[in-house]
Amino acid sequence: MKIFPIGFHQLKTSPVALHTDSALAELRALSNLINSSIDVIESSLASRGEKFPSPYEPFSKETESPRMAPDVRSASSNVVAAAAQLIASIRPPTSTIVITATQFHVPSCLRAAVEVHAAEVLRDIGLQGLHVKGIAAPTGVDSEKLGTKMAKLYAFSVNGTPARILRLLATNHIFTEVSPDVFANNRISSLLDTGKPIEEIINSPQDKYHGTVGIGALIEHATDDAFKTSSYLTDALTDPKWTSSEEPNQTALNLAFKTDLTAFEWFELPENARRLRRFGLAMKANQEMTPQDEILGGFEWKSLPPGAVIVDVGGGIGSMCLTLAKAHGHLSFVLQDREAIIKDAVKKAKITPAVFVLRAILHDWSDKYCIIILRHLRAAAGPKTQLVILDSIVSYACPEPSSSITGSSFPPPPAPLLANGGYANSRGYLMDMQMLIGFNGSERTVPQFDKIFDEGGWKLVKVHRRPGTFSHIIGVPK
Ligand SMILES: C[S@@+](CC[C@H](N)C(=O)[O-])C[C@H]1O[C@@H](n2cnc3c(N)ncnc32)[C@H](O)[C@@H]1O
Repeated sequence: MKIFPIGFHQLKTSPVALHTDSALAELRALSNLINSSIDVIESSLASRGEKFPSPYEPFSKETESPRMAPDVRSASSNVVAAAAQLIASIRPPTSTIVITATQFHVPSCLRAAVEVHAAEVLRDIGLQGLHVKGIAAPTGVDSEKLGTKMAKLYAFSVNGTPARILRLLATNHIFTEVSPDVFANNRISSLLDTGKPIEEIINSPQDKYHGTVGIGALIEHATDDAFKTSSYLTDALTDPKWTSSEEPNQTALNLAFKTDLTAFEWFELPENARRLRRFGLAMKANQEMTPQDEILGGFEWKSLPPGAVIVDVGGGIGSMCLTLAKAHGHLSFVLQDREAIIKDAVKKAKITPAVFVLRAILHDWSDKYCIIILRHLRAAAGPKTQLVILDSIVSYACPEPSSSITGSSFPPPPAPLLANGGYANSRGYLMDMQMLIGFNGSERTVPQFDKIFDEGGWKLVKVHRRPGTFSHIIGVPK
């Protein structure tokens, strides 16, 4: 067996061993891992008398709960990582590279489906589906008026383009094409459904996501603002003036939208009012889609005394505070957002916080600005104030150097999966790109957090890692 060590000149850990003459054995190992993980899922569900959620039924929290059991979640992650690795190994590389390069059409079609409200139109249709003409012209409304309204709304309806858009999505398992040109919602597409009547959406499209969990808002934000921005990633990277910039207004977003403003300033322009609202709701959706134990676990909130003040820095529309308040009624909360100098905001309120919590904040900023933020918080902190950061912790895709920080290491996934859990944990890396393109921000490794904490006047004492989602990074004053 030939084993090629790679990158040994850079690594302090053991290099990845690349087994070049046992490709079939690796395929078999991946396939076995899928089978054994499904066995785990089956017996876990059987022990509780539960059913695995059907991919063809609309999403609901109740029917989704069997998938949320910790052993089912972990086995599911192994299946996802193994299946993606299996595809990468078994598919001709020419197909993989070309499909990857043109895969951007999928988010593009997703945005089109959301903006023509396809999931809402299909809501009550059921598994028999609706012809694409019907998707473009919902039943139950005067057809002439509908035709007029819908001709505007469904800009693609004339030549049947929605079918092509929906077909690409169906091929990616979002919607189902049940017979030629006839589509139905499936579990994934049903997530796009706001639950609102189609007429209400058409009459006030600006309110489409108001009062919803915000998943559609998140998808629109990602497939509109972020998608357009992402196409300028390389342009910003290769600009000699900007390539090493840590400034929040020298990013792909600045090139994409031809602005000198930072993303947050740009969102606040009057012409971006809908985008700003959508962004707030998108953050709410992040909260809704994250299992509660991932938000509430990782820090001993219940150990804080009654009345202890939690300052939610950059708390947005308050989703994190609300979740904490519901679970820990003994705590008090201060929501802070868009106060450039947090130190002054806290001083004005004469508060010594028990905890500063920052969820999805530090990742918006380069190290330079994180250190400024952390120093301001340190100046406003009392000697016992704790710092709780919720952000992704990213790992190398190979074995990591060991670290002395409590909680920083996690058990390796089963062989032959990548050391970081592979595709199952890809969300953190996608978020990292989102932060880079919009803010010159970053998701960070544990040593990177350690460095900015240290320079910001805090000591990183503990992390609670959750690969692929929010981890807790906890500090105390230095
Ligand atoms: C990614 S969002 C996260 C919102 C919230 N923490 C959550 O998890 O839902 C970032 C937030 O930082 C806020 N922000 C940006 N600049 C700020 C500043 N200078 N001071 C306070 N908040 C700021 C934005 O308005 C936005 O609400």
